Amino acid sequence: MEDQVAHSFKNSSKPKHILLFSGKRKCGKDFITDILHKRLGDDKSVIIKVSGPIKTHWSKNLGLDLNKLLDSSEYKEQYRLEMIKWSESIRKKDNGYFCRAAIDMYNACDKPIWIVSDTRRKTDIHWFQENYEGLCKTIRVITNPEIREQRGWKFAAGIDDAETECDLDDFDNWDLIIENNGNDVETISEKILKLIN
Ligand SMILES: Nc1ncnc2c1ncn2[C@@H]1O[C@H](COP(=O)(O)OP(=O)(O)OP(=O)(O)O)[C@@H](O)[C@H]1O
Repeated sequence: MEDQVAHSFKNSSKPKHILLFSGKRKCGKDFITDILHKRLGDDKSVIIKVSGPIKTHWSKNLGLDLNKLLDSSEYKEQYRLEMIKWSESIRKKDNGYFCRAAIDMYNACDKPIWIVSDTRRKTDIHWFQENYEGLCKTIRVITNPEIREQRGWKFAAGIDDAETECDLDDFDNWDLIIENNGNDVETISEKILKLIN
């Protein structure tokens, strides 16, 4: 897999803009990036999930339902901890591995706007910034814990206190911070679109 990913990545063209989203579990990253994607259209934009290749690996090896791992349902929660552990071991050897694999998996190379919906580490952000200099905007989605709970979040030790959830807590170079506490989604989209217009 590694060789194929490296090969197609090298020959790929660059997008015009890359929007790097991050935020805590159930803050609404998928919700917001789906709306943005619909608004921009399929021909102009693509959603890239860094977790996509990780979930593909798990669905193939354990016979799990890939679509249910990728959507907002409860299903993925049962496997999250194991997936984190496995992906950490790969990242330690190559911190751009899943970023490259995700670009490949979503056939992003022919789309001008990349919406990366789940950056979780400084290394994810740095990898995109280094490989696509000047093209990236970082967006942090912030939601009150009570509202995240209403949306299905329950604190889980080993997940919510792990690097995947906390590494970007002290990142202070966001291009945009948006609150998703039931705020007007139209206004949120407008703010994001201003970053690339
Ligand atoms: N502004 C909003 N208005 C209404 N519902 C919302 C809003 N934002 C998020 N939700 C709902 O909250 C739930 C969690 O949102 P979502 O799956 O987008 O979170 P996430 O940040 O992608 O979570 P995870 O990190 O667990 O993948 C979903 O059911 C989603 O539809």
